[in-house]
Amino acid sequence: MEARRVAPHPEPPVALTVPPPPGPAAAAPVPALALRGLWKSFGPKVAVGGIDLTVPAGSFYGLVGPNGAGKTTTLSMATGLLRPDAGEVRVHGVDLWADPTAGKRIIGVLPDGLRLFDRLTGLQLVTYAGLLRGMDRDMVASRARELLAALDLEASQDQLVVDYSAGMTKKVAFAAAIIHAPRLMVLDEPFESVDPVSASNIRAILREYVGGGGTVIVSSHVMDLVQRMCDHVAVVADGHVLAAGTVDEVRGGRTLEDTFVDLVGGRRTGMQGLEWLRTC
Ligand SMILES: Nc1ncnc2c1ncn2[C@@H]1O[C@H](COP(=O)(O)OP(=O)(O)OP(=O)(O)O)[C@@H](O)[C@H]1O
Repeated sequence: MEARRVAPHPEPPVALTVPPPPGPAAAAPVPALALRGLWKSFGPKVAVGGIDLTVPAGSFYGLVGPNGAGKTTTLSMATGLLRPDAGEVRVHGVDLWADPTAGKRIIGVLPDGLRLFDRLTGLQLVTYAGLLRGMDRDMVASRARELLAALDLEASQDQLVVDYSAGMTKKVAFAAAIIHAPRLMVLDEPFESVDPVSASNIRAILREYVGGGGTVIVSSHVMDLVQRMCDHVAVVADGHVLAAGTVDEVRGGRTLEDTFVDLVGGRRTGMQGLEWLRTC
């Protein structure tokens, strides 16, 4: 298990030292995603302080951490949405920030804080996403239809996305992210606002996608869901990886939630300091 506590660095390293690749005899499989020394500051705030993470190809990888841990910042840098101050992102071996076009071609991303072309209808948005990926028009039409049906959006496919509920918006964004059958799906809080039946349908799609050779990285605050759904997990806090490995390795025989609380801390007892809330 790759489990460790990392002392925060005051500033990013000047030059990233990447270990030399192993020789042909020791050639390891190329991971779906490899983050090395990833760093991002916003003014004086170090949001991500030198994250290293290896996501094996074919894994269902959970990323968990408390509010403000740096999950969204990490995933944004890992998917080409936010330029790192330092560090390297490799997607199936492609250096994402050296060749963003090649890297992004392999990725499907459901970002946090969705900014969609919401004056399009659901069908238009998913179609647009497919055409933008250079797909054949007939294939886009059939996949868009199938995805919207699978996500229970068929009846509202001609409605403007701006008029969708939060959960419907999440689902249509998911469809737009997956239509080109990427090798790596990166989903930031995909189940937030999504009803239980649709969430279960999305999980079933993702399980089959992983079964068919795809890789999923998903951030979530729902430990029970991550424990059941993912085979790997990384716990991040304060811009650092505290523990990473298979879910069984990280939780070590306990629930993931108990392990998470032990690693991250911060649990308070009841109304401690808020006794004024007692009404009788
Ligand atoms: N654009 C920004 N400008 C300034 N600070 C930022 C910006 N984006 C993120 N941060 C800060 O970086 C830190 C990490 O934020 P991030 O959104 O990555 O956390 P998170 O783990 O995704 O949190 P949550 O679980 O609450 O969504 C936070 O302290 C946040 O305030």
